Amino acid sequence: MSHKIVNLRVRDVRFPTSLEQHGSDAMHTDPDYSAAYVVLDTDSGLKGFGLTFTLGKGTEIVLCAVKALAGLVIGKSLQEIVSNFRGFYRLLTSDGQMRWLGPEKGVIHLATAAVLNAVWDLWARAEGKDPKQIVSCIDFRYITDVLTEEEALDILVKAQEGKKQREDQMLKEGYPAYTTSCAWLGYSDQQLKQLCSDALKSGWTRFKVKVGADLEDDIRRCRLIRQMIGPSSTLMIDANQRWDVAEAISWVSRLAEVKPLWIEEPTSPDDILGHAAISKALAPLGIGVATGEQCHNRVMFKQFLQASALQFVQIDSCRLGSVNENLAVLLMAYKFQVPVCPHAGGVGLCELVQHLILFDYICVSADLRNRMCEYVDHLHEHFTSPVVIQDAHYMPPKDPGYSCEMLEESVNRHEYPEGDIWKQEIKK
Ligand SMILES: C[C@H](O)[C@@H](O)[C@@H](O)[C@H](O)C(=O)O
Ligand SMILES: [Mg+2]
Repeated sequence: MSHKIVNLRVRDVRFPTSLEQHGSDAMHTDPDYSAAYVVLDTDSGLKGFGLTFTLGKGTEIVLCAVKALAGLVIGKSLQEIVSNFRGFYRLLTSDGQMRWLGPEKGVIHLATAAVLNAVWDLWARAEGKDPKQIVSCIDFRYITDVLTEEEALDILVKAQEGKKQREDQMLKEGYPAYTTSCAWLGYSDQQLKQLCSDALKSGWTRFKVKVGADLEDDIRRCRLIRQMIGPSSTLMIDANQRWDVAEAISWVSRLAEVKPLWIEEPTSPDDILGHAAISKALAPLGIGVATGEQCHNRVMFKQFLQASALQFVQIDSCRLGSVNENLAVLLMAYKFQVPVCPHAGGVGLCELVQHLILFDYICVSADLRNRMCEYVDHLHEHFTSPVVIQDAHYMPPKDPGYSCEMLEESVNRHEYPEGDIWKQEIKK
């Protein structure tokens, strides 16, 4: 069956998470976790669901960008798309006029992610894939100096060995996760302690703390958490781009006593050489640099890897151009032997990225050392196939698709501005 795409709908769905400071960090003090939510209708009745993540205001701009791309999608059949997925990716990212809006970055790339996530969802519901098909989805333009199509295929073919055992292992044990839910910047010490003790009881051993607004506060909060989780648990810190390069080095050096595994987004996400300098300065303290949630495309990741500017690759399911571009980054990270620890949380990011990290383990890296996937405990109840966490591990999703579908009732209630939730908020 060809599954011709006959319609594309996009909706502005926002959750008022800022009311309780969920998701707050040193730069984004009042996020309302939101999504530009895409539904593809086909003539066979099969639907594809996709999204990209935003923080509230401006989601309407992403909607406009999705609508601008819609003409390139409507009328195509799924078969036509996946038989030349690389070509289709390029059609979306390299339109002779719209390319000017990026290229492959910013709002237009978020829109590309939302649309392509929906296409992958549709494809995943329809059938399985082999290494050749996987490679044929990747646009190697701009990265052949570090990874060619032949090398990529070679990596995937080699990783076929042991694939079945790894699949069984994942079905049994799940993929290791860490939690960011305990220590958003806007939470009080009291709340932080309570959440941390609850998390320990549920089996969490890896924790991320927001830092970067006030050094003395950071020292106090990080000591508090380290004391609660003990010396053998893992602690990560995240500054969300707050510092200049020298400031990052001195600030993080002051936090070295709590033994963080990584400092995440210490400075501007575009400053590759700055990250390299920070990596070099912090290496003797045993602290790595992690970044990626705002790394806008494969070209940036390539340079971060070439410059040894990061020690943990944080892919993002909605920032890069969907699975297509994430595959390129997973394979480059493998080539440079840098572990991938995806960014998740937001709304729907855990649902999506679990597929990518399971693919990384089963089909690419075959390695769990220094690897874990972020988890945040919000908004899963709005999805038709929410993530399943057991003993601090992601259990592999069993329903077909890319797990992007939201409950119709949730979308209706949270659609901005006419959903019930926002009508009430606006009246206040
Ligand atoms: C605004 C958001 O909640 C961010 O703070 C969040 O994505 C964060 O950087 C993370 O790593 O989870
Ligand atoms: Mg972060």
